[in-house]
Amino acid sequence: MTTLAPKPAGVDRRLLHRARGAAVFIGVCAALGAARTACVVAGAWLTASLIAGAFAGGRSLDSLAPQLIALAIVLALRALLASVQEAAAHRASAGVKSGLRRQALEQLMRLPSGKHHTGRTAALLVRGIDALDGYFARYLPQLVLAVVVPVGVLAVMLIAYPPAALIVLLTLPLIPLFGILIGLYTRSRAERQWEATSHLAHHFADLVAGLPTLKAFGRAAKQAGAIEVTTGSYRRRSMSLLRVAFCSALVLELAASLSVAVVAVTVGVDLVEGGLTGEAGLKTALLVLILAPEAYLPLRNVGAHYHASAEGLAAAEQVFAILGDTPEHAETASEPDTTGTAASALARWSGRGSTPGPETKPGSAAITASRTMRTPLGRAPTIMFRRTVFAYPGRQPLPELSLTVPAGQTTVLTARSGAGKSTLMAALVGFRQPVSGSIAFDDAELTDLDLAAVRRSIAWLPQRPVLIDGTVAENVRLAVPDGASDPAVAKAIAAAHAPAATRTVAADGSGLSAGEAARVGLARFLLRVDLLDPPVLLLDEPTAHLDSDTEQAVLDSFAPYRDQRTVLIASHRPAVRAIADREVDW
Ligand SMILES: Nc1ncnc2c1ncn2[C@@H]1O[C@H](COP(=O)(O)OP(=O)(O)OP(=O)(O)O)[C@@H](O)[C@H]1O
Repeated sequence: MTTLAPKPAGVDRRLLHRARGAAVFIGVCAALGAARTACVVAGAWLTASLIAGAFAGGRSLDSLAPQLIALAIVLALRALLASVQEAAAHRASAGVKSGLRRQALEQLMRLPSGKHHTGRTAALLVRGIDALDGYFARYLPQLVLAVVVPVGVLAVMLIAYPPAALIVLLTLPLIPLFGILIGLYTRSRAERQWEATSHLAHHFADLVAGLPTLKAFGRAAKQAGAIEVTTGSYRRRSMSLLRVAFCSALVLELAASLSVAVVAVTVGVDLVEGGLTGEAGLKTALLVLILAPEAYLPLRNVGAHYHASAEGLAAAEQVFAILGDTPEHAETASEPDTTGTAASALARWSGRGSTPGPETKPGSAAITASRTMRTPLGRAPTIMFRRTVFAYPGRQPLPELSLTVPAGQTTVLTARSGAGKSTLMAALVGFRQPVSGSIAFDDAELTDLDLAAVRRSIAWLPQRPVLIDGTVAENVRLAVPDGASDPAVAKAIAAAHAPAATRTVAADGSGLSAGEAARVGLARFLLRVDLLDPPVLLLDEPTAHLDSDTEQAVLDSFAPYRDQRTVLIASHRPAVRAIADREVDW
């Protein structure tokens, strides 16, 4: 877990840099802040003249009517500006949050699977990024107001009554000073709070995933105790953070109130001693008394909103950690991802078995996306593993392997179970990296290639294709990020002998037999191959759950797709071995 804490105050440049539109938003806040300051001053001046005119000047209500109307307009304008600022803040916040989510998701798609905990990452991208609302919608606008309002108010006070301006000038820094001290104190607490949140999310995700197993072994009820401990720790940390937030508000409130009291005493003494006399004197005294709290208010609010933003900033640090993560040679990417959105990336990789291809096959009208990305792989490249060694944490490394998969041929891997066949395939799409040795497509090392483009050039049918809640057709359609036509989906389903397009499927595979689920994965794979024409096909146990008749039918359907492509299949099945140009064992 990253141990970065949010800064005690200020503008996070990386957030602004990542968030297009945030700079415009700060500009809008500054303009609105200036307008609000003008309203504050005008409101105070009108209120002071109304009261002084009525009490010291003895004016009638009729003669004060224009000022009363002006005050009502100023107050309405002030409320309007506040709501415009609120709306702008929420709009900017929504834009920033969706931008960060998209960038983080796109980055996660590039990283090897399993690098980040699912539960923690889900909490980070949903709840964590949502917490940035406190920063963008509350803290940042207040920060701008905290600069603009005191300057404007002080300038007016300096003209109206310099002694009060001097007192405010001297006491004003106390508020940020206390704020910073409290911020330093809460810094680690905010981080611990976020840690507790993500731990809780991780725990729940783990528990829900393992619930069927726990129930099968009669251990589900025992988990209540563990949940109680985790939620108890979360509750304690939340309460502790809230306590600090309340105490800090109290301290800031106290400092501001004492400062205003000093101003009030000074003005009062001057009124009594005759320094301020008549209607003009009362007006000045009232103006100063009304304005003084306004100078402190935005600074106090900054302190209060800092706590609301701290959790979001702690989460943002972790998002930056993900964005700063170096995916396997992703930094070598030289071309933009033409599929663009995280949604399409998700769709692409949730159907992992079917990596997009480089370009549209001529006549494939079903494809709607523009695929301008050239493939870095030649047509049907030769694949070479050169003295590669793979290792999983806490396990003995797999034996060193040198292997050539000839171009345009079908190679069947028949090595024993656990020898590393699936690992080899995952490595070709960058989900695993060798600890030593190298992988090459023709003359190009995988580490020198644009990984996103490599993935587009490979179609991969994994051993256990990922399913989503929905119909068979929806599951198959995931193969193509921007959608495929109904006839294209129907053709792939028929070729894979998959269940009817309208059958419903659950993400855990329930609703389908293991063989049916495997054929849905195969249909997805074939759709991708059919529409996107990738030169490399990887199939991991494609017929594992099929009876021999269905297996033969599927292999017959697959035969035309093997032509002119480099095909790598992991299987021990005789029918699959029968289609091999070459078998490899180790
Ligand atoms: N995520 C993982 N964490 C730890 N060890 C793993 C992980 N994935 C695979 N392994 C181990 O790596 C070795 C190779 O696994 P892999 O799945 O690549 O073998 P395989 O040849 O495809 O096996 P099978 O034919 O049974 O599918 C095995 O010993 C396996 O237990």
